[in-house]
Amino acid sequence: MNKTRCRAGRRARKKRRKKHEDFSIVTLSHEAQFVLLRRWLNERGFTSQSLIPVNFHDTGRGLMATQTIKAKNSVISLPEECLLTTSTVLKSYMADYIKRWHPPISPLLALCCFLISERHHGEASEWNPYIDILPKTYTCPLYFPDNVIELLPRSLQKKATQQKEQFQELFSSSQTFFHSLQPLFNQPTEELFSQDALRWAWCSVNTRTVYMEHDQSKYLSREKDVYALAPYLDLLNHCPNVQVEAGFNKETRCYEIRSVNGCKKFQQAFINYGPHDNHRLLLEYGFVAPCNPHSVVYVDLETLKVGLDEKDKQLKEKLLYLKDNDFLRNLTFGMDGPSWRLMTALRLLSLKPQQYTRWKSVLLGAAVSQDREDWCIESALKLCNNLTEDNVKALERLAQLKEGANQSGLEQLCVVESLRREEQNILGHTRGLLQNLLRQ
Ligand SMILES: C[S@@+](CC[C@H](N)C(=O)[O-])C[C@H]1O[C@@H](n2cnc3c(N)ncnc32)[C@H](O)[C@@H]1O
Repeated sequence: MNKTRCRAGRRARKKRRKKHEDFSIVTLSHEAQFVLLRRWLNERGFTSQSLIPVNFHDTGRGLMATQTIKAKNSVISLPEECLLTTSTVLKSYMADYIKRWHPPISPLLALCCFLISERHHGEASEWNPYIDILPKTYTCPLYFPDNVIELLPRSLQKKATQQKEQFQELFSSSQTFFHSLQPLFNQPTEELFSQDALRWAWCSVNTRTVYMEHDQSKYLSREKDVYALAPYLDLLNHCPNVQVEAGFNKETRCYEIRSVNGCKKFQQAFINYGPHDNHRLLLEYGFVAPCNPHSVVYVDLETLKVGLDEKDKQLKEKLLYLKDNDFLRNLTFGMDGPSWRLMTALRLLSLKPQQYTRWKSVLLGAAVSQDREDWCIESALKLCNNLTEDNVKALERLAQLKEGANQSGLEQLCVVESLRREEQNILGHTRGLLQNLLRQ
């Protein structure tokens, strides 16, 4: 045997092995759940093998391209028969109960009830191969206990608490409808449609549905009906830097996703859930995207007050003026420093009593004197340092909690930890920029 060729072959094999190890991926297609899902999809006209399920070391379960997807080409095309929408629910055994109910339930609740019921039916359910691959639990704040909610940045804490309250309200107000479904089940509906079950179904719908408009059904409430659960397609993870075109094609009767930039063979095929910052990704989807270009650190009112001059007799009035002009919301730090809104709010807060007449022009973008501008940069630096300290404390507490946590607790803590680390990164950049400005 030719020795050079043999060595070259060994080198190539080693390189190939190394490449595989670097990816640290675990394919899942051979697992019983996925074999059954593929069979189920095949029966409904989806036969493509160009994406396979894989466990990726960084994003968890997702889909890998088995062949290069060229720019503008199809990533996936899922036939209508595979989609689970409110039309599916309104054609099911649950339809009569929904149609009879007044006031009509929302499209979201209809989908949740159907998912809970189908999960309860287990192998007897037509949708079992799909329901079987759905996560058993989620890392969305709806699942977080209070001590984990408290470790979120303040502005996100507020949104997460509101979301929990809205969910609680949905659960309470749905009790009588759940009870009306009793004839369909042997088990009491109180046990079946528990708070845990609704939370699982709600998160399944919220984290996995694709946007698809439907004709409004007269049997459902007026809330927009834009959800479609899309088995297999919903294994695609999000990447903020990827662009796709997605939608239901009325001619092919398929839900189609096209890649704008393409995807290389053996790489994870990503889609884009929208231009969301990390707060939104965590709130709605239970994860954080590293180096997310849309991410910012929010300055809430409590933090803003830290950077202000308490001796300023006009402080209350200034804050009220900012509030009335919608300038106390969306004040942020990004990778490129403080936002225009934050600096504008600070400029107004920097004004001296005799500069009262300039309030309006400053909010419209007028410049202030160099000494006021320096005051603003120093205040921004104070805010940045305060937020950094808050992050350090949260990260220390997270490390303590992680020690005694169980698996699902650990997953929640890790998501919050990655959010806090991403924020530290942004604040570090901002601090550098502000310090440079002060040195000039
Ligand atoms: C539509 S599903 C995608 C498939 C999902 N990973 C699975 O195993 O079923 C959306 C969920 O995937 C996860 N996810 C999506 N993109 C991610 C990413 N870039 N990094 C980590 N998790 C991600 C989040 O848990 C999100 O709620």
